[in-house]
Amino acid sequence: MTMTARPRIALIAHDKKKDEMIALAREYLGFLQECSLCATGTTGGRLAKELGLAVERMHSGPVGGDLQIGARLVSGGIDCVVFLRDPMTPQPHEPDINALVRACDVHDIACATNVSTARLVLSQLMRSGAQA
Ligand SMILES: O=C(CO)COP(=O)(O)O
Repeated sequence: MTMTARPRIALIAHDKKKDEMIALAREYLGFLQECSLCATGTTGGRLAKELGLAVERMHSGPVGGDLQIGARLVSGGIDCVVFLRDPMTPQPHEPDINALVRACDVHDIACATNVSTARLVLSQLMRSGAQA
């Protein structure tokens, strides 16, 4: 994982995963306050409203938010993605979701798609920052 002084993290959650995203962000609040955050529209709105996080909001996922984050990632502007996908509910923008996850693999960007992995990735980023 490439580390930057201020990690640039994208946060995305499908509707049934948004409560988990809020709980995860609350767990890492102190760290996330020091990061540069972007998010899809509704996810970002909740993170800002419920936790007071400064987060750049892209469009909502179904209207292109995943693609905006993917484009930024391809340009080198994102260090890590936390994408809590809902594996049980079909999404109208499945191709966009797959494109974002594929872009992470193409560009070797850490992409946590469940809470357990997200904890490992965020903890590692925190430790790296503390050592820098
Ligand atoms: O659909 C999403 C990701 O694919 C998430 O979008 P919202 O955060 O706008 O709900």
